[in-house]
Amino acid sequence: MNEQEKKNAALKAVTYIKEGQIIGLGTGSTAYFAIQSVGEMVKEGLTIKAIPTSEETKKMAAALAIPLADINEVTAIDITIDGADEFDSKLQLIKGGGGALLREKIVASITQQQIIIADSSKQVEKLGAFKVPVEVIPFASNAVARKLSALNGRAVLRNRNGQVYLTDQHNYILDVDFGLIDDPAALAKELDHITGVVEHGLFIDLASMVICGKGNVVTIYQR
Ligand SMILES: O=C(CO)[C@H](O)[C@H](O)COP(=O)(O)O
Repeated sequence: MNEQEKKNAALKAVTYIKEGQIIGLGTGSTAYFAIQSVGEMVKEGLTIKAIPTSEETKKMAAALAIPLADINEVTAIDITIDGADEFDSKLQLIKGGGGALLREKIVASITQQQIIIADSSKQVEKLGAFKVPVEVIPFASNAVARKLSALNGRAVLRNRNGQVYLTDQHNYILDVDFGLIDDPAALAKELDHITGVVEHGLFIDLASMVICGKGNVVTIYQR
């Protein structure tokens, strides 16, 4: 992973923001650079309202004095800038490495222009080298793991510092190895139908654009 590539992608993404818009703020080390930059733009007089995708991002936005909006009080979000763990040529994504996939997907689902920012390590031919994060209700975690195994997915319960990792919604995450995925859209549909799965990290038809840093260049992929 390359910090300068992430920063270059983030700095390009923020140029799409316009005065008065509602902006979704992603989570993770690439989104960090975009949030930082939005903070500077606000300081210089830009008037926007932001909807953070995690508690971590909310704290960062508050520290930068970025005005926040309540997602329940907006009908749509103009632009969201978020990272990804992998993206392919159809702009299908794996997200959730940072554990924020549920709020990220909710925000993406009501966003008009979803801009994904990435360094070049995130670009893949086939999704799946990165394990697919699946957020589950704790009560259902073993039952869901068995269902995933029937789909040839090897699920490992996410831990952090020796404790079971808890999401912002106090759910668990199963990191699931499906191998390289031939048809991410079909797999996403299967995951959508498992009882006990709250959400999963396959983002299909949600990204409008991926801005990818590679060396000193940024490349824009659009649908
Ligand atoms: O989905 C995410 C968090 O839930 C992140 O966007 C994803 O994990 C990429 O993170 P980073 O920019 O730190 O590589």
